[in-house]
Amino acid sequence: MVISTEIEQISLPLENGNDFLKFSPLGSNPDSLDGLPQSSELPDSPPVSALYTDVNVVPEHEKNELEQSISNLEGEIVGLKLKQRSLAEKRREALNKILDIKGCIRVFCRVRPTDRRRIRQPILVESEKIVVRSPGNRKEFGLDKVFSQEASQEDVFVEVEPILRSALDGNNVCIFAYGQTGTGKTFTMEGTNDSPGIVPRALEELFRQASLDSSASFTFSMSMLEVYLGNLRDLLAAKPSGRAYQPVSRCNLNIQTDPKGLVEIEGLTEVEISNFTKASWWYTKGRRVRSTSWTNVNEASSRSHCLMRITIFRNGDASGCKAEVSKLWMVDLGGSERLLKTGATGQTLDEGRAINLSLSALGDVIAALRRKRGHVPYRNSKLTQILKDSLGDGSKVLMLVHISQCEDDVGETTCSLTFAKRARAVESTRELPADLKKQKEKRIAELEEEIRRAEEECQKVGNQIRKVEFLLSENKNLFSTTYPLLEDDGKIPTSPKEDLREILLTPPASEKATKRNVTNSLPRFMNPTMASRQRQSAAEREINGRAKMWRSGTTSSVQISGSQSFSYSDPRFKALLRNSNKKSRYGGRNTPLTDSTKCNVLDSKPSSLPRSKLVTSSDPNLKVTLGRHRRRMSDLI
Ligand SMILES: Nc1ncnc2c1ncn2[C@@H]1O[C@H](COP(=O)(O)OP(=O)(O)OP(=O)(O)O)[C@@H](O)[C@H]1O
Repeated sequence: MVISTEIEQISLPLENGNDFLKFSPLGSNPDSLDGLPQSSELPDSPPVSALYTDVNVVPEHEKNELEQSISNLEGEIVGLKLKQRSLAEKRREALNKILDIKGCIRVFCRVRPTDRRRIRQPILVESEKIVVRSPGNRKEFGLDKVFSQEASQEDVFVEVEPILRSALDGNNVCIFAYGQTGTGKTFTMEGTNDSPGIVPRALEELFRQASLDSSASFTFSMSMLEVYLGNLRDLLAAKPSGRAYQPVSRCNLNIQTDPKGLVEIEGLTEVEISNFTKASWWYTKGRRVRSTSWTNVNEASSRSHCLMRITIFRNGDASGCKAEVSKLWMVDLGGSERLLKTGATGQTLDEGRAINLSLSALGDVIAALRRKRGHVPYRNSKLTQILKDSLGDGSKVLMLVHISQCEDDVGETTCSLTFAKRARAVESTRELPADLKKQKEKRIAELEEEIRRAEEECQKVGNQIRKVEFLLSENKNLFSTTYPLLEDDGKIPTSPKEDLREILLTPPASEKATKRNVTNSLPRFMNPTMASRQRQSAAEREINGRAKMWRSGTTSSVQISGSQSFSYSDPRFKALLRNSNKKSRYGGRNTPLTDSTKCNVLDSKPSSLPRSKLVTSSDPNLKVTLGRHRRRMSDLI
């Protein structure tokens, strides 16, 4: 004797609470309850497979093979991910070594183009050197890189790129533009629509590199502020009410340093940026609020230091990859200026003075770092307080000094380059003999090659992972469509009689009451006979045994497990859902009842196949129809 029991309909109520979405198995007759066993007819201990007549019984060894193949593929993925992580680590170490060899503070110089015809050439530009000539004077300044007036935004950005990678690798990075007013700091950092500068390019590059790095996942957030007249102004603060962005001036933010030395600005707006478009949107908003005004030297002179912070969260994962947070600062400093030359008066004069003061504080900090003194005067200005954890040990700094090539500006140019020289000298071993320099260059080339190879290998491993993941999902699908699901707890009932006995012994508490209510409301002649009652109770008990039902809060659930005829893997069950989708309307909208919206798959072991089907509804009136006996969930619990 074999037992075959099916849930023949699952119904979900529509919005009006009266109608139901019915899921009937294709080709089944809901009225037929023939073949259900009486409990007395149960065999002593038949094999489990004998419980179900309507499934193909697949040989055990094939199942084992498939299981083995799934577990092999899972193992392969773990191995490949470990390999990928070690390659990423190798690349990261090589990049760090390069940056260490090149120096943690790098100084580039960009010369602003000029249309003015020059009688004399006060400035001579070489690839790593600038010579400033004035009557009776000649000064040479060594730099890491010099961009002549012909250099494009792209040329500059190519040199900045490696330091961005270092920020993604978990280092604090600070890129700042320094120089005399009107020499092109804002042009280099912001750029124009046709010729975007470092900030927009860096934002794009960060998202691009993060998407390529399959060894880690990243999230980014952005803040923007300006140091204006010695105070901090939040550039992204918006009015709390309303949906449209309305900037508000939020000043006097406090700077806090935690015991680990990490700097935080209290109350500073931090927006999550999930993609480049969102990041650009916020950046444009922040830029618009920045303080600028007209001076003799620059029509739209920045009257503050504008600081943009990207916080990079490198998310940890279960395979042991640690979570890390790093900061990338991109700073457009206010221009150093000779107040007489700019013709500044009143407010503009005060702004110029404030800018000069904080720039000189920045110079002092850099000088102290150079001398490796115990005390570094970070507290002398808001600018240096904010950048404290991104200027000192372990962080990477890139200073872009901007100079003019006009004869009139030779004084300022010399000042700017002297500032750059001080910064550059923080790394004491700069001016090296030629052979040492060659050795360094050779080592850098080797490390660059190492990075290239690691990246290439990483890419290959990433592709391999994707292939194996695809194979794994195919195998899992095959498994779930070929084999029946087990009980949620993974236990195979050893004896169906035992299984059913438990159900017989513990009928749902409210079941009797419900039955009483139902029968009392029916005319006498419609009351079920003894025989039909027996059939009905066997069916209901069977369904209660195969499908667990419960209610938690306002959610009713039916979990169908262990019943092959309605297991998740059963193609008929899927067909049944598909079938119902065509005609279903749920919640008054044309929302089909799909696997993902209404049916969750309980997966007790993440690596194994789904074990049972769970149908939930926030409506306590979720009904399960068994044959012609529609049961209200709340009655069955
Ligand atoms: N490399 C360049 N190529 C083309 N135009 C440039 C370049 N550098 C600067 N400019 C132009 O020079 C003008 C002044 O530049 P910018 O405002 O960037 O100077 P700044 O150093 O930021 O000045 P401030 O310190 O007063 O804010 C702008 O019109 C800018 O477009």
